[in-house]
Amino acid sequence: MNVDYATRVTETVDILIHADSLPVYAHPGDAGADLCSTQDLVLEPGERALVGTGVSFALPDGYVAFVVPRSGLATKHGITVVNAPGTVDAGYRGEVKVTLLNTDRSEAYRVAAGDRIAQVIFMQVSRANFIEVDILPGSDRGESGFGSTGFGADVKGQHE
Ligand SMILES: O=c1ccn([C@H]2C[C@H](O)[C@@H](COP(=O)(O)OP(=O)(O)OP(=O)(O)O)O2)c(=O)[nH]1
Ligand SMILES: [Mg+2]
Repeated sequence: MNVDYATRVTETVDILIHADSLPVYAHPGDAGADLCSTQDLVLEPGERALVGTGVSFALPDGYVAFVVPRSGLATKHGITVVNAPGTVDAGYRGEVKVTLLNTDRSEAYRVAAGDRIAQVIFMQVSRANFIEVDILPGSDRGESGFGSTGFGADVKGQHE
C-alpha cells in the first residue's frame, strides 16, 4: 500500500509550560522532546544525581508526562534515568527533575548546563475505577509469568 506520509495528521496537545528553554522535538514526528540540564555537574561511575531542567508544566487532566533516557547517552556513556519512566502527574506544578545515573564502571560523565539530558513524552492515561471481586475471570496465561514462556525461539504454551 502506498502511504502518503505528508498528508498524515499528527495529533498534538496544548501543554501549558513555564520554562527557561522549551523542550525541543529534534525531528518532526519525534515522540520525545529533549530536556536540558540547568546545571553543570560530573557524574562519577555509579553515581546518580537529581538534575534540574528549568521546566514546569500544567498538564491537562488525563495526561501524564514520562521522563525517559536518551538512547545515545545510554549507549555511548551508560547514562540513564534511574526511575524511567519518571512520572510527572497532571497536578504537579514543580520543576521537572531528572534522576540521572552513570552506569559506566570506569568513565565519569560531565554534564554542562544546556546539555540535553533526557526526553519527555506526553501521553493520555486512564485512571482506574477499582471494582473488587471475589474471583477474577480466567485467562489463558493464568498466573504464569516471569519467564514462563521460556527464552529461546520456541514459545512454550503457544497455540494456533
Ligand atoms: O522523574 C521524575 C519523576 C517525578 N517528578 C515529579 C513529578 C511528579 O508528579 C512528582 C512525584 O513523582 P512520583 O509520584 O513518581 O514520586 P513519589 O516518590 O511517589 O513522590 P510523591 O509522594 O510526591 O508522589 O515528582 C519529576 O520531576 N521527575
Ligand atoms: Mg507519587
